[in-house]
Amino acid sequence: MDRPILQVALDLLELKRAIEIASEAIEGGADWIEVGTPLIKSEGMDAVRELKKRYRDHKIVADMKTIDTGAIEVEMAAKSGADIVIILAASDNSTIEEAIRAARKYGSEIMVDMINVTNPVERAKELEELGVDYINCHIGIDQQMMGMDPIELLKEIAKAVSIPVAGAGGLNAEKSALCITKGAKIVIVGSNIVKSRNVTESARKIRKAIDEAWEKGSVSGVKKKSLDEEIRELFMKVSTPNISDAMHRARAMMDIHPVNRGKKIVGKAVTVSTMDGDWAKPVEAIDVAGMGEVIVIKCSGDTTAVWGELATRSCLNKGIEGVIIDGAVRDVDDIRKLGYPVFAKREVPNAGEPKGFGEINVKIVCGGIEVNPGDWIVADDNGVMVIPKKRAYEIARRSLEVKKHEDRIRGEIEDKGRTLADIVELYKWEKVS
Ligand SMILES: O=C([C@H](O)CO)[C@H](O)[C@H](O)COP(=O)(O)O
Repeated sequence: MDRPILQVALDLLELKRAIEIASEAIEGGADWIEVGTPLIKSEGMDAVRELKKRYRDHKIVADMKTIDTGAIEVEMAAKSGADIVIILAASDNSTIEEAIRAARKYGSEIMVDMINVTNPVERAKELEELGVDYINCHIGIDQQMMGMDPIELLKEIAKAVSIPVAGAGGLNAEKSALCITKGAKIVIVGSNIVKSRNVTESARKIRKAIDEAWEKGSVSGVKKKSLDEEIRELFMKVSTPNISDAMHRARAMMDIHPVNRGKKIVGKAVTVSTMDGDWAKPVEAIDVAGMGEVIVIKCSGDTTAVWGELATRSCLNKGIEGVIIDGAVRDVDDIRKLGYPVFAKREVPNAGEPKGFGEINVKIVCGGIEVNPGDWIVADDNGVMVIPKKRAYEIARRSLEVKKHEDRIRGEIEDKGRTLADIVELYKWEKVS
């Protein structure tokens, strides 16, 4: 191989779109076209045939993810035009051997996908002995959402075998380049190309990054971020509707509205429980909260304000990200002038008194949703989402996938004049009853 291979994974459901996206990716420098598993499950071997017919100068890779009946599935894909068939490394050796025999018979090659294999380095060596052609160090999409990436595994496997190794699993330009420096000859990219608004540009960017890494043997300027920084950055890129979709519509607060429209906040919760009109604990929480955190207040009622202008000014001094109140707020005209993000249930003129009932940093139910200290809060004009701290990274990643998917569809509506129902083949995917 005289330059690294960029394999674009068409993980889509609709063949018509896959064909278009393949052309755009090729224009950006993609070498091999992978008929992704979702596309194979949705359209069958026709997807392999159609893509082969159109892109004869490019290798067509069928991601069959075969786990049994190696010969039958490889024969099926090879006869439909697949140059390379992907089977699972976790298969029994008898399946691998049958797959290799069928591939040899029909002039195809075998790539094995290492997803979820225990002892992957040992298994990779064994698979090389059995005669597979490529090893794919793959971290699956659900695993990526939990923070895994293929780079370290790839480095170990590339050292252990001499057949070409591919890296796959959430690769962007930076991670693709890293894969090359760790010994990958092939990078497999799905989402970061096929869900992109400008497929050609995204493919071109990855092409450039891997070619440079290949020539130089190193990648410069990769900065490691803390987990919280990464989570915040991810949530800043998405909307509360994206997060709601990623969470299967759960955990949106009810009846809490922005006092200032057009403000988005992202931060970890400092929780407050108080009585209707008792503003002692809400105001004390300003001294407890740190920069970038969100004060989340549950009041026992909403007739008397627990928050106003002076508390808001104090938050501004401390760099507190915003305030959510399941209760009443006042001085909304001043809060609007200050441009500070406050979300509340009700606006009233009368304040209560600082009696000091309630607690700071305890479990509360705010806007109908349980909030624990340290849970992530994202709020914008659509509403307020609560993301449990244990799932914050996963949900942030899944929300970004939702956004990417929508960006691509938005592009097809705006640039190609299509309708949503046409793009996603809505009628075909209605639930059969
Ligand atoms: O194999 C894949 C996955 O299991 C879905 O079928 C993807 O093609 C592979 O992970 C590459 O896609 P991204 O991770 O989105 O880059």
